[in-house]
Parts: sequence; structure tokens; C-alpha cells
Amino acid sequence: MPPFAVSNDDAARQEVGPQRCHAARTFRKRVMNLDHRLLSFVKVVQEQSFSRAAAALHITQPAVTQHIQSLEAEFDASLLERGKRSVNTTKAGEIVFHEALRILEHYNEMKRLVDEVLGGDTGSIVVSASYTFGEYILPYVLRQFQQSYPKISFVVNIVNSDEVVRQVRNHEADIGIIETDLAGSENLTVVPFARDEVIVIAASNNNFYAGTAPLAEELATQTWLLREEGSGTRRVAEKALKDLAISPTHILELGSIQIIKQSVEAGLGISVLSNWTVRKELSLNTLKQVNPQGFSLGRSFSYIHLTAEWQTKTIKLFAGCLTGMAGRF
Ligand SMILES: O=S([O-])[O-]
Repeated sequence: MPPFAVSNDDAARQEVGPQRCHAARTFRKRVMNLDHRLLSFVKVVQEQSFSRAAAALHITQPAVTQHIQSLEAEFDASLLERGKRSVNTTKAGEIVFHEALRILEHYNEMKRLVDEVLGGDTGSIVVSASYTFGEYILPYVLRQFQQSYPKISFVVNIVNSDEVVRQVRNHEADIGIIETDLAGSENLTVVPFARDEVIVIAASNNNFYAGTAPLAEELATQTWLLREEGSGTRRVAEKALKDLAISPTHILELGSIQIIKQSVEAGLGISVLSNWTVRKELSLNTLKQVNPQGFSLGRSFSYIHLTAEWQTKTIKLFAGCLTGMAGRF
């Protein structure tokens, strides 16, 4: 039998023998326990809180406490100093934290290799996407992905672009989709795969300009509704204001695309958003496009993942789905 050929479980069991099978099961169990305890420990340190770590890992707080106690018993050392408001690492805890990050990285790599060897379009993937892509385009990608690979399950997080990058870097997401320019770095692969166009929008009954298209001075008198710092939408809005040489006298910061659209419709101000996000409102005529003459601003959607020698099959398949559908967005 070639080294990686797996005919069926029985044959494999016969080949390695029942004792080695038992040893392998015990080893796997230990590794999984190790994996969970280290994950809990790393999360508590990163979140500086047992309860936030439990919430992030979708387990109970007593389970997190038990994981930490079990690690402390194993090292015969206290790893964390619990303050009233925060949790800090001890000297030993600091070492365990850094080594745990490395071990978890290797463990993920091991899982990736096993995925590759076993093949098959099964498994799971965590996708983290920024708001514009995540809420307005991703659902179509997910439908296509689900139809093509029904045995792959997925979890989706919708957060702003900076948070997407953080989640991918911290192994909280396998693949991320961002709407901001980001140069690749040593351990992050960034692949632009689709274009987007941003437009200036106002309520359809907001007749604040005199001519057929607003002048920069007229736009400057409006209240601008912008997303929070760290979002790709905010960055592109700032670029639009710069290109138009507008310094608005009044800016309000709102934390989601939905509240911006509703507020523009309600007459609170104007905004700059991806045309993807307002297609419905434009066709229903509750919003209108008010680009000044000659204004045009594009940007890219990119997918990102950690750079690795072996990429999981699910990441490859999902990335393939994104690029395959890009022409249709
Ligand atoms: O969600 S965004 O605009 O990065």
C-alpha cells in the first residue's frame, strides 16, 4: 500500500494493529484536551477575562476555569493573576502563552495536512467578512458554495475590515474578506478578487443643490453620515471627501450600513456607500445618487488568509468560489 493510501478502516486497523490503534486514539484524545485547554488559556489572556473567553469559545465559564486549573496543575505553577477587573499572566503564564500560540499554530497546520491527505469535499470553514461584502454579496456566494459543496459547513462573522484582519491573524477565522487596501505581509496573503464602486447618496426628496449635480460647496453644507474608524467604508468615504476637496462642517459617525441608509432616508444627512448596499433603495426611489459631475471612486474587495505551505482544502474551495463568481458581482 502506498504510504498515504487509506483503503478502509478495517484494513488500516489490521495494518497498524489494535494496540497502535488504541495508542493513536489515546494520543488523539490527549491532543484534543491539550488543544481545548490551550485555546481557553490563550483566549483568557487575549480577552483579559474568563467570561469573555467563554463567550468567544462558546463554552461555559466553569469549563474555561477547569481548563486553566488543569493546565496550572500540569505545570505545577500559577499561570494567571486574577485582578478585580483584569487577568494578567504570571512569568510562567507569559511563557505558556507564547508557546501555546506556537503549538496551536502547529496543531492547525497538522489539521490542514490531514485534511489534504484525506481529501474529500467535507469539513468546515469560518469566514469573516466586512459589512458591505458580508451583508450584500456574501449570501449569494454562500448559496453557491453550499450547492457545490453541501458537506462543508460554515460559520460567518460580519465585522469591519480591521477586525476581519485581526480575526484571520489570530486564527479566529480561516478566510477573511475586506474592502480596504492592505498590502500582504509576511504571514498574510491578500488577494483582490472583485471591484466595487462607491457613490454619494441622499434622500430622494432632499433637494439641496441647485443644478443637475451638486457642487462641492453644496455637498459641504450637508451633514455627512460616516461609518466608524477601522471600517473600509469610512476609509473610502474619507478618500471621496478628499478627492472632492470637501471639508464637511458636520459629520456624524454611525456603526452600521443599515443605520446610515435609514438615517439618510429619514433626512438626517447624506453619505458615501458602496452601490451594492443601496441597489434596492435606489430602485424603490427612497434614496438617490447625488455624485457631483465627474466623480467616480472604485475599490477592491480582497480575500485574505494566513500564508501557509499547505492550505486547507476548504479555504482553497471557498477562495475558488469567490474568484469564480467575481465576474458576476
Ligand atoms: O465593514 S467595513 O466597511 O470594513
